[in-house]
Amino acid sequence: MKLPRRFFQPLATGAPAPFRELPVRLERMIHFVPPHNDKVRARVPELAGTVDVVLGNLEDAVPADQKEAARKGFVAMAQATDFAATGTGLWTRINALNSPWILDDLFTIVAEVGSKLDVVMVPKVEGPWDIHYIDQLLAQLEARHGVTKPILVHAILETAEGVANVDAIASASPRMHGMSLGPADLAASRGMKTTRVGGGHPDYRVIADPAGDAPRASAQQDLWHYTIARMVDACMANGIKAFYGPFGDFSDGDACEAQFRNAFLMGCAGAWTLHPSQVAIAKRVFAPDPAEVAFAARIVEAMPDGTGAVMLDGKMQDDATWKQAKVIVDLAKLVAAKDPELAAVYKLG
Ligand SMILES: CC(=O)SCCNC(=O)CCNC(=O)[C@H](O)C(C)(C)COP(=O)(O)OP(=O)(O)OC[C@H]1O[C@@H](n2cnc3c(N)ncnc32)[C@H](O)[C@@H]1OP(=O)(O)O
Ligand SMILES: O=CC(=O)O
Ligand SMILES: [Mg+2]
Repeated sequence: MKLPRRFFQPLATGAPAPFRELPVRLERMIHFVPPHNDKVRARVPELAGTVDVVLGNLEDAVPADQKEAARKGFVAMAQATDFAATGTGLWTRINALNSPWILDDLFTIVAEVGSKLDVVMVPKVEGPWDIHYIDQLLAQLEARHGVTKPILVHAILETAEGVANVDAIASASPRMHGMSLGPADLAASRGMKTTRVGGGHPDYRVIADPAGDAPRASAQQDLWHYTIARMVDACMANGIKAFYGPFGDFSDGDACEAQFRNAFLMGCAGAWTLHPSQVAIAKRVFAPDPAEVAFAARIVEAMPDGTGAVMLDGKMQDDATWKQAKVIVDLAKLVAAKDPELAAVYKLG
C-alpha cells in the first residue's frame, strides 16, 4: 500500500498533480459517438452543446478493421470543436488493456489532444492493478506532451472479478473520476442467461404464494439492483461518481427511462446515451423532480445551519434529511446553470 502522503504526488516528473477534489460537473449523460462514422462525427459540433459529455468510443462496437479510423476520427473531432466553451466534457473509451490497440490509443490521443481530454474510460477493469497501470502511463504521457490538467480515469464495472474488487478499484488512484455499470459484458462474464444490453428480463421475477385458485401475483425484479448498489457504495465512499451504462433497446424508451430512473434514485449521476433518442430521456431522469426540489429547498431554509429537528407538512426533518435535501438542491442548481427552462421551474436563488 502506498503511504498516504504519497497518494497525491504526480507519478512522473513533469506530470500535473492529481486533483484533490473532482471538478464539479453536470454529467447526466455520457453520449457515445462512433468516431469512425463520418456522418455522425460531422454532427459533433452541433451535438456538443446539447449533451453534458461527448465520448468517442474506440472499443466494442468498433470493428477491428476500423480501430485506426476510429482513433483518427476521435482526434479530428476533438480538434474541431471547443467543448469547454459549452461546458461539455470530452471523453474517450479506449480499448481493453489486453488488446493490441490500447498503446496506440493512449499514445496517439494524449499526444494529439491530451490537453482537451477530460476523462479516459477504461473497459473491463478487473482490479486496482489495472488502474495503477493506466495511472502511471498517463502520468508519463502527460509529462512528455506538456499536459497540465490531469486526465481522469473512469472504470467500467463489467466483469465478475471487477465486481469482486469494486472497492479497491474505486480507491486505486486520485485520478479516478467514477465508474459505469457495463451490463452486457458483465452478463457474459457472469454467465447470466440474457442477450439484452441492460434493463430487466421478463423471466427474472418473484411470485406470490398460492392462495386457492386465484391467479398468483408476480412481478419482474431489477436484475442490476445488487451491482448498482455495490458500485454506488464503492464510489460514494471514495468521493467519485457512479453511472448506469448502456440501454440497448432503442425502441423501448419507457424501459430505458425506468432503468435510468432506478439508477438515479440509487445514487447514480448519469447514464450512457447511445442514440439521440436517449438524450432527452437522460435529461428528464437525471434532474431532480421540481416538487422534490421545492420541498428540499424548504428543508434547507427551515434549518439554516443544518442541525436540529423541525416539522414540515407533518414530516419530521433533522440533520439527516437536511443532507438529503442538500443533495437535491445542489444538483438542481447545477442543472439550472446549464438548462434555462429548468432554472425557471426550480426558481432557486
Ligand atoms: C455494450 C456497449 O459497449 S455499449 C457502447 C458501444 N456502442 C455504441 O457506442 C453504439 C453507439 N451508437 C451507434 O453507433 C448507432 O446508434 C447505431 C450504429 C447503433 C445505430 O445507428 P443507426 O442505424 O444510424 O440508427 P438510426 O437510423 O436510428 O439513427 C437515427 C439518426 O441518428 C444518428 N445517430 C445514431 N446514433 C448516433 C449517436 N450515437 N450519436 C449521434 N447521432 C447518432 C444516425 O446517424 C441517424 O442520422 P440520420 O437520421 O441523419 O440518418
Ligand atoms: O460496455 C458496456 C457493457 O455493457 O458491456
Ligand atoms: Mg462492455
